[in-house]
Amino acid sequence: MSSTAEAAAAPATLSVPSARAWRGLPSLALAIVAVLVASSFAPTSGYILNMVMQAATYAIGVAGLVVVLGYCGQISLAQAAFFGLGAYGVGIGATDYGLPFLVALLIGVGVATGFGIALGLASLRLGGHYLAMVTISFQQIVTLVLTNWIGLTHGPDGIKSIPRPSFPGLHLDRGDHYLALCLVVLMVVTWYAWRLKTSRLGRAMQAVRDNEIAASTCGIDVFRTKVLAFGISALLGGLGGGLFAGAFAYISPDQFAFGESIVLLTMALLGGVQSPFGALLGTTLLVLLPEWLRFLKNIYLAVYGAAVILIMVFLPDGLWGLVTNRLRRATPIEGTVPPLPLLSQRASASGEPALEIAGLAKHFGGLKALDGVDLTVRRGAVHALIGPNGSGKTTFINVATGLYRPTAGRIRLAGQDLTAAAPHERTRRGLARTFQNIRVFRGMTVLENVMIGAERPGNDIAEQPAAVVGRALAALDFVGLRGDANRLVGTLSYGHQRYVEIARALAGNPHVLLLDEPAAGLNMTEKGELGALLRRLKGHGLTILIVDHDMNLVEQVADHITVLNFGRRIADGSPRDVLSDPDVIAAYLGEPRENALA
Ligand SMILES: Nc1ncnc2c1ncn2[C@@H]1O[C@H](COP(=O)(O)OP(=O)(O)OP(=O)(O)O)[C@@H](O)[C@H]1O
Repeated sequence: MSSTAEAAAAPATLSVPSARAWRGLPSLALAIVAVLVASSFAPTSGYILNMVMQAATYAIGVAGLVVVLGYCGQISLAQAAFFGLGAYGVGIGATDYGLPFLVALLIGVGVATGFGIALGLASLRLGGHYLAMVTISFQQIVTLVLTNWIGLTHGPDGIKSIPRPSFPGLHLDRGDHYLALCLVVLMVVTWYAWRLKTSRLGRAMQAVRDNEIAASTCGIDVFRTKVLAFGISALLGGLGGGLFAGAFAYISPDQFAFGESIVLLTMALLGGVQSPFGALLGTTLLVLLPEWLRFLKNIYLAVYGAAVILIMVFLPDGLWGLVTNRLRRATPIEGTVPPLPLLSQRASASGEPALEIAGLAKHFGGLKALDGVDLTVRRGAVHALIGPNGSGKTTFINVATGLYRPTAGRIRLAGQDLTAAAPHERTRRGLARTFQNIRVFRGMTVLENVMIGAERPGNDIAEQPAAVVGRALAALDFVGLRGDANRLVGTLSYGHQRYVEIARALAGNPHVLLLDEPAAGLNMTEKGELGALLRRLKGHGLTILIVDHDMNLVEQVADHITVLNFGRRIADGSPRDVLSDPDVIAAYLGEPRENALA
């Protein structure tokens, strides 16, 4: 493992997520010019034009699914409803009320976004299949309203003669010009969704998708992130639907029914729901495939269905995933980012209280997992919390970090009362943790995992994208994993995934670091390396509370030890005093520790 000083000296040479806001803009501009030129050759009306127009508008809606499902992991079976809300916004606004197309589009998109945010709010209490049920219900309600509120929506007859926008100098009433508009919007949306993935918000979404609990303890407001994902997804759905209404001049409720939501979802999954390019590919294929297969006459639908099923079964990342997984291995390492020094706010071992816990209790029904525990971690100290299995150590960390609500007691960090604070708020104030059972973000690279730690709200560099990369690299360097920065974290060994968790916590420059059984599951060599790592951390003056059963490790690093038994504190003091305490020997050690008595 290399030192922090080395990290600062040697620039990293890695393929890193770029922080530049304008990244990809030149390519976007070129693509827009190419599309404008190509669309001048497109037919002004007819079957082919309609098909391309359908693919373009659908793909905008499918990009929304990439955000909510691909990035944030929230199932939505109501994308056609948002698409319909956008379409009816344009249809009703521009036809019945004579509003300019753009105003009607804004209203449709606004209504769709509003309902998307409302659905996101439902995700506060619901997840998994319950959330899926809510989205299906919403979809059915929208279909019912579109069909039965005849006074507003024209009912099953639908809305006819929807005008297209008119701008001076542009003939958007012509099919080829309107197609160019749709394609330009599609490209901007695709670029946005692609950039979103490597932005701070996009990383937060992916962290929520991969592990909500770990995300919250990295300072991510999980609920807000989900609501944003639903809002963005609905916005894109509404935008696609609004342009669809202008494209075909006629809309009816059956075009936005539940079956269409399944079609949109299939498009996203088939192409690759984790990439807007995949969504584009999937949409294009599913619009074109039925046409290509028409020569099969009666059996074409069966062949189409079988093709979709086969692709989904054998390519879980979709067609785009197949391409990018190959590219990931082939991409040469590029880009240079100077790593930042780690732990910029070196703690002085001043001994003042950093984390103060008073009278902490946690009861699970009749079980008192914690029963009035007092514990003070002092600044700059390594404090060990030990005790037999089931004595309440992990519960203590879960209550301290906000994952469990305490039954009684108070928690203060650097003098501030955090007893009622949410987990992400505690992280914001500088409390970091690792988990007994590793919780890394499996869909992301090692570097991205650690960047999420560096982006902890409240961290000094959280708002500076380049510095976030630098800090993450420094943290990886500290744990000896910089060379693995671009690997998917799930491909690392168990021990190295633990180091990624530690690096993620370190990158946030925490005031207090809670380590829950960091040696669990490590082999002897890895335990030796962990001991060296903890000693180096101690050398930096970082304030640490460590829970572990490995007494050799504890003795190497602890300045102070607290012992729990049946949820109660039975000893607290210097290692020498605690490890020779008869109660501790009886309850936990079994025999006196030689080193402690030496
Ligand atoms: N969510 C929960 N619901 C009910 N009981 C729980 C819950 N979490 C922990 N417990 C119980 O609380 C007690 C303390 O568990 P805890 O995991 O905190 O112990 P521990 O000291 O960390 O044990 P170990 O060293 O084995 O990890 C145990 O009896 C456990 O079964």
